[in-house]
Amino acid sequence: MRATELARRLAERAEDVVRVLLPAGRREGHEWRVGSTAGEPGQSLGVRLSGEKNGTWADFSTGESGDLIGLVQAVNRCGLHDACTWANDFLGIRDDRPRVLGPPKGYAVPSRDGINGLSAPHRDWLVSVRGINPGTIEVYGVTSKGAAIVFPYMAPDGEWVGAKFRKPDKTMWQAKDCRPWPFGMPAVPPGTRRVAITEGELDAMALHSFGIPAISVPMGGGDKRKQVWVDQAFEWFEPFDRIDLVLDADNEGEKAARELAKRLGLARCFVVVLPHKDANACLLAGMTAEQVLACIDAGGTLDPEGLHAVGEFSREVIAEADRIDDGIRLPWLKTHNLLLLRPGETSIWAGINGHGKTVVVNHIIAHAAIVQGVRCCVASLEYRIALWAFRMMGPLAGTITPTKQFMAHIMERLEGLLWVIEPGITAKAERILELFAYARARYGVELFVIDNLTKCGFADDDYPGQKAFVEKLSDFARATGVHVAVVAHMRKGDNEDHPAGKFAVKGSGGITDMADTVVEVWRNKPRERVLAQCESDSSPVPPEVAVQFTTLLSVLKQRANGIERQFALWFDRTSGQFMESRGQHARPLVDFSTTDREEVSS
Ligand SMILES: Nc1ncnc2c1ncn2[C@@H]1O[C@H](COP(=O)(O)OP(=O)(O)OP(=O)(O)O)[C@@H](O)[C@H]1O
Repeated sequence: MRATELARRLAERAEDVVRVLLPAGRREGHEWRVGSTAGEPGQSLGVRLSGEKNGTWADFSTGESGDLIGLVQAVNRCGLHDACTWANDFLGIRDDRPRVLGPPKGYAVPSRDGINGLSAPHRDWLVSVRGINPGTIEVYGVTSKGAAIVFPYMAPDGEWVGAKFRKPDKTMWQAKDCRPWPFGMPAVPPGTRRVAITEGELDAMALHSFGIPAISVPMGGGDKRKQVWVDQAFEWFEPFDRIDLVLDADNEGEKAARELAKRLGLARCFVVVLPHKDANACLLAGMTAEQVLACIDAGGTLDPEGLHAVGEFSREVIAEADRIDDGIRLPWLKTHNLLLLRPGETSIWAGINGHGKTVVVNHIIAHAAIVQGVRCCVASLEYRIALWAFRMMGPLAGTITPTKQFMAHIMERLEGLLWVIEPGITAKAERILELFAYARARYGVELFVIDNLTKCGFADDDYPGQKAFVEKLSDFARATGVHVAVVAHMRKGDNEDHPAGKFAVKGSGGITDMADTVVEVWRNKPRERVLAQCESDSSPVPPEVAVQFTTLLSVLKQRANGIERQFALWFDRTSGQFMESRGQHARPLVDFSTTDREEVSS
């Protein structure tokens, strides 16, 4: 766990921490008072035990201050890593990650034979040609072996783990069979919680010359195997809050940044872009430490796909102000602008068995395709394709008995407007999604209809399966900007004499939550009963019943505009169309002139 996170956890138990760490102190109000980090009784050092600044401390005589991990470091006189280990033990946090304890077997320790300090020409090359600060050279322990400069790869305590050799002409080699390890650990001060990683030893030393703690990867840029060394040194990286990836601005540098961030934790890695090729080039170009630090502070995060800062959508958000609520219209004028089949959305068309869901939806499809030119794709799973298409003739022709010529003409008109799918017997739901995706990509279909949900290969009571499918359909609609309309069944309840409501949609909890719009199709059965009775006893139909609608569309949910209205319709058996007012006559949606008749019959 990172140091700052651990400090936060310690702060939750600040009083317990100071009682263990500084037992000679005592509580005074909201603070723990003690003489100094040496732990003697006194007043100079105060640790906040409650409130917003809980866990922070300051020693007024030395000016030191910080959080509880810093206090552990100061009191125990230890580095960050040991302070974090202390905190983990104190908090009882177990770390299950397998550790590499001590130098793992099988790695060689680099030989120091023939290494006798840094030669004058090498020092001169590093300082004069590469601009490295002489103090930095000491910290990194750079030395010479014959004609080669030696960059020792050390553990924090200065122990050699590996070594790289370089002649000023850029010939390079590494000590054989050593443990993969980064360069420059001793250059990182024990208290720091931030470190930079560069792509070469001289770049790490260049950053250090600017006063920025830096280490270098051992095997250059690139991904995968080039960065496996992180596993060896992971423990050392653990407490750092922030890791600045100051890599080369090329393909290999980018690959390395992604790989390192993945291995070290995306959330704490920042990718730095420098104005010159690398850190050493910045040093040689005369940049100031402030300028370089500003570049490093401006490093970008490697956010995982799918996470966005809302500001990225600024233009789209403002454009929403001009967006007109639009979508595919239903055949009835009174519904226009109140109930739409919007792109990117899913609607559920629910009703009790036999209440006219299919005929309503067929009329909607016919109108969308022919009147609005919307490309539609239908999974009509209750009928053979030919029978379903034959039933579509009614609303399209305005009569359920069109001539064969008229039918042939309609079929021609539907070319490029209507597709049907036959999903087969097994894995129907998956197949439907595949075929929909293809129809969208290949033919630009805008309206997809499933009639009905229970025929998509689910068991009657497999509501979780149905819900998951509706969720996939919603994702598909949203991702592709199409509208998906799904016909679903409703529970009947005591009788069919009134609309059943949203909660009667089978599996409603999940399915209606997923959908943007839910419409109930209800057939006026009480009216039909009165008409049948009047017919059988030859009595006049009561006028108030005669004028009643035959079908009611109840909008039970509409996420986009919140409008939940009811629309009365009159079913016309002779066409399969629904009229929007009583006494209105069906009309063909497809025109069929005498000329058309001749063309079709010839
Ligand atoms: N308002 C109405 N008046 C008279 N007949 C109607 C009315 N609405 C639908 N019908 C007829 O009822 C029958 C059943 O309609 P439809 O198949 O569309 O119902 P459904 O709700 O889809 O049924 P299911 O749930 O069984 O699939 C059809 O013959 C249709 O013409």
